[in-house]
Amino acid sequence: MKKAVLVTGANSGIGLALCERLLCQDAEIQLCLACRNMQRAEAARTALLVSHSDAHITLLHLDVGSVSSVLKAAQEVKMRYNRLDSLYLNAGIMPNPQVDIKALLKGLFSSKVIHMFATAEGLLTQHDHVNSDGLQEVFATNLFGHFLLVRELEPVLCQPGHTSRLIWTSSSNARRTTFSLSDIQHQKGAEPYSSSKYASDLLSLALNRHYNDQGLYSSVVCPGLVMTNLTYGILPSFFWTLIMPVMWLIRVFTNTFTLTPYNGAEALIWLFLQNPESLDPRAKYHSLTSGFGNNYTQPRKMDIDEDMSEALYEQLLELESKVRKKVKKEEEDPRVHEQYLHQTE
Ligand SMILES: NC(=O)C1=CN([C@@H]2O[C@H](COP(=O)(O)OP(=O)(O)OC[C@H]3O[C@@H](n4cnc5c(N)ncnc54)[C@H](OP(=O)(O)O)[C@@H]3O)[C@@H](O)[C@H]2O)C=CC1
Ligand SMILES: CC(C)=CCC[C@@H](C)[C@H]1CC[C@H]2C3=C(CC[C@]12C)[C@@]1(C)CCC(=O)C[C@@H]1CC3
Repeated sequence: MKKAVLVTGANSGIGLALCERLLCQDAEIQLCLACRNMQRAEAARTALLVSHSDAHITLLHLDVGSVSSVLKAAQEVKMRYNRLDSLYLNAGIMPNPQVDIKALLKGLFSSKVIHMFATAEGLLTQHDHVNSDGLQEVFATNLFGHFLLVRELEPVLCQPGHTSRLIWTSSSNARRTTFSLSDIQHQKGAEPYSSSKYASDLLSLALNRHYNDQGLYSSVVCPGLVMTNLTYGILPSFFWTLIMPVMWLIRVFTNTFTLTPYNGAEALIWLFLQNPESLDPRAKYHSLTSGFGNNYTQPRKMDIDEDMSEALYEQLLELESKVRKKVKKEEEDPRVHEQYLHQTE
């Protein structure tokens, strides 16, 4: 039976490299690229077909930051597939990032320098905003849209007698102190990216608790620091090229500077090859690259607890029920959405 695999954010960076590597691993898979921009999705499909001309690759329009788009895309997936074997929750954003140069210089001369390069702790802030659904954009894209997608795809992910897997692209930047159960969307702070990634770590644990008995298993991955559109949004590409020798040197000490999307996809591919039942729900699987350029995957315990993950899960269910009610009202009377937008302005 051919495996069906769906990847969100598949048109560039780690998502695209993952698709390439999945096809090298199993040329028979039915691969679905779920992207918000169909031109970029088509370009990615064309690029993949150059090296895998017989591959079965379809496109799906999905803006994971929009509730209506997620619901529509999920309907389409349920029409196309009886079963999904793997769902990669990879799409992610880091809008308007700011590097704290002072903290970077100070960190360079401290004993925590390696930790700083591996996690970016204390170095990065972002400016987030409210989207057209009235949700914080980073939360909506990196976490909530994916949660809603999983919930909607339950019938194709939870098939009797089969196991399916969810694989979240999390980050080493995920930090407990940036996340709060009283502000899960991170409306108040300046580190929405870290908060959303920490929330995905918590959510993965909760999903395992609620869905393992239905054959659905969830894991989280950290791809390391990878040169992609996301990192080119932090510093310009010419700067990264300029400091590449320094980064190769840093890689010798941390192994977390995977640097290329191919290397960053290592743990995502490794998980694809494992029996999901054998995986540790409390581990984050890290893509690592040694100083000699060898790739490997290493599980590391996450700083998460059951109570917090359950509390987040309950809040997400509540929010899901609210947005579903709103969508239903809007379907009945489109003016509700306009009124709603005026209220959130
Ligand atoms: N690069 C790094 O160092 C690290 C990255 N990560 C994570 O890896 C994942 C992939 O990012 P990366 O490859 O680096 O960066 P890219 O920007 O190259 O890839 C992000 C992908 O997500 C897509 N995307 C963004 N917003 C949406 C949306 N609303 N709906 C659908 N698709 C969307 C982008 O589409 P589009 O082209 O249309 O923008 C793009 O395909 C992210 O979750 C990121 O947080 C984690 C740790 C480190
Ligand atoms: C000399 C040198 C390498 C300078 C770059 C300093 C910083 C811009 C980087 C140091 C650690 C990096 C990092 C990320 C972004 C760029 C840095 C802050 C991420 C936050 C990118 C997205 C992630 O999910 C995790 C990364 C951790 C490390």
